[in-house]
Amino acid sequence: MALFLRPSSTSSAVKIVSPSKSDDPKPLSKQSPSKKDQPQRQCRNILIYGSCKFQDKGCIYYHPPVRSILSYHQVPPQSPPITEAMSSLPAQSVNAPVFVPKSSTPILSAATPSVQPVESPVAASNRTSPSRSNVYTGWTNPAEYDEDGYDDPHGQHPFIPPEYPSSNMDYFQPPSAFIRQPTNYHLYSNPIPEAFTYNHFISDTIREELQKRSETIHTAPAPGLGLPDEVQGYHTLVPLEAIAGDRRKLGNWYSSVYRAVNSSDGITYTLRRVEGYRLMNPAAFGPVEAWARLKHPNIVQVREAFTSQAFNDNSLVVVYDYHPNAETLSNLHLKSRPPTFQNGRLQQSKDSSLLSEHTLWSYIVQLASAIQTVHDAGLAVRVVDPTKILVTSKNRVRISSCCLVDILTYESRQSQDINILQQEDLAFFGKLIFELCCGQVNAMANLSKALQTIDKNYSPDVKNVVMYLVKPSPHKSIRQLLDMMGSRVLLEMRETQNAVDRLEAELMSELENGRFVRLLTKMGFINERPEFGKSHRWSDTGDRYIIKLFRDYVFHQVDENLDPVVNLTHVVTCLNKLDAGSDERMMLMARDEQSCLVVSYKDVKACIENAYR
Ligand SMILES: Nc1ncnc2c1ncn2[C@@H]1O[C@H](COP(=O)(O)OP(=O)(O)OP(=O)(O)O)[C@@H](O)[C@H]1O
Repeated sequence: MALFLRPSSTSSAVKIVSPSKSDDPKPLSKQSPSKKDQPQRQCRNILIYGSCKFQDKGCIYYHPPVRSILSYHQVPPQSPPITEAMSSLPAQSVNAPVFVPKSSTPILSAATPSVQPVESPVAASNRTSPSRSNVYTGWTNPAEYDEDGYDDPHGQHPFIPPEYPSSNMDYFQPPSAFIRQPTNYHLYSNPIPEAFTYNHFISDTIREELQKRSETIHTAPAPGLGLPDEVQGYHTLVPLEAIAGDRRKLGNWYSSVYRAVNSSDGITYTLRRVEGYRLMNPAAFGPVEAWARLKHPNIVQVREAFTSQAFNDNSLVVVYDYHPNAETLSNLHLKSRPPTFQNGRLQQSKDSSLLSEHTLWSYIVQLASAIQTVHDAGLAVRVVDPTKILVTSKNRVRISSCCLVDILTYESRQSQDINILQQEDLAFFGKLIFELCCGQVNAMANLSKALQTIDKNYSPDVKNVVMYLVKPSPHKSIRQLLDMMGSRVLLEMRETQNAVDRLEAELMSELENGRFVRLLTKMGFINERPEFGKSHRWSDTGDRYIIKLFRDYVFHQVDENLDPVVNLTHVVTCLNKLDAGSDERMMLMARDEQSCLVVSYKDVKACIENAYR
């Protein structure tokens, strides 16, 4: 084994070497001291820990002067190669098993050192090909490796493409243009290794959902849309709805929705533009401030509003928070679905597509809570409409487009009583619940049929709520409604808290991953640095050598058939112990199997910290 110098840490690693002939201990009967000699026998604590706590407290064994203690951490930096120094250390004196290579075939498994390798057909076939055989069967033949320690038959770094001659460059320079690749959501979860449980990583569904949102934020705008490059500090405009085709009007105006990035904070927002709007009175922007102050988890946050001629017309633009992949309630629940085959006949799907009562109550409670906050602030929502309510994640609804109608109807609003507008909100809320229960727009056009559907599919509580909302009465209030459905509110609260718990648990598992990535990053920075490739002193000495062997112990073990051990639990356990700096010891084996080191995770942690610094 190549030399290594001591790491500067105060490690308690013990090196165990393969006994050579000259090291062969004399028969115990001759060598073991007689009882009267026992005080001269070297203290094991010195050999294992480098010191003995009981040295001055009556320990009967011999304690050599500090400098002469043979332990790798106490060899001075310029000492001769440790292999020679350690070869004089009798293995039984440290109470550790002598390592004797069991076969001429090298095995990298430190976990199963005593198992005689059984050759698998795969391994046998691998062995016939010299270029394959050295992949997992050890690193005993230096001739098979280049000076950098890489298995590279072409004499190049494995990550340097053939067109880059290795002689011309020290590192591989990545191409300057970065191409964004679509994410494979199941890249590291499918197939799941047997011993691997979900709780090591964030759940697939949440990860996929979040990845999709992130992808959506980064999608580039299609070219040739004729959109302005910049609108009042917002750039990279992307339309959120089809530009061509049928367009519905918002009152007297056409509106369009864009996603855009704010130049000052780099965050993506939603711009709702009302085309052909001429601002007659700047006071029309009065409600913007009140709406921007109002914060509620079920309302899409209003940020600001301005007029702009960037679209080559007079446009009103209101800026909202952006919720990637949001869908409107209308799209999700009220869009007519194509007929499907049922009992051999093409039929319009009906009850199966009805909203479940559980989800319906969740929507009702969330929207009621939002409306209450708006009414308490002395405002009216004015857009309680399925095309303006977004579903931003599972069962999570938010009212969008708030404030817009207030600006557009500024002139007429001056003469309107806010109570009347709030009563209108409640009536529209009732209409929305009717539509959601029946799964169709304008369900109230046929009231008796709509009530029949509710009677048939939902509990009487739903009917009570919906009738309260649609019956004209000047004394209705959202507070009364919330009182009516108190138990449903409590249920929703329970569900919300459960969801928070679930997300916290997911966050915890990601927290673990963050620690692992930090550890692995440090090890990646240290192990096999190309600039030190020609110097064996880098990775074959001191701290770095232990880190290299630890890396093999964690990742490169092979089983008795010489197949790689791909056990994520082993990796996670080792990394956890490493991060915690556990005192537990493990046996690290040199790649040539001629020597082993017994070190604790604490030692390896110190080595990593030292080498990283
Ligand atoms: N704040 C937002 N965050 C993310 N997406 C949004 C936001 N506001 C609107 N959208 C998306 O923009 C699209 C268009 O919104 P819009 O309000 O125009 O809905 P619509 O169903 O097309 O209604 P209308 O027919 O009245 O225009 C919707 O699909 C919605 O998902």
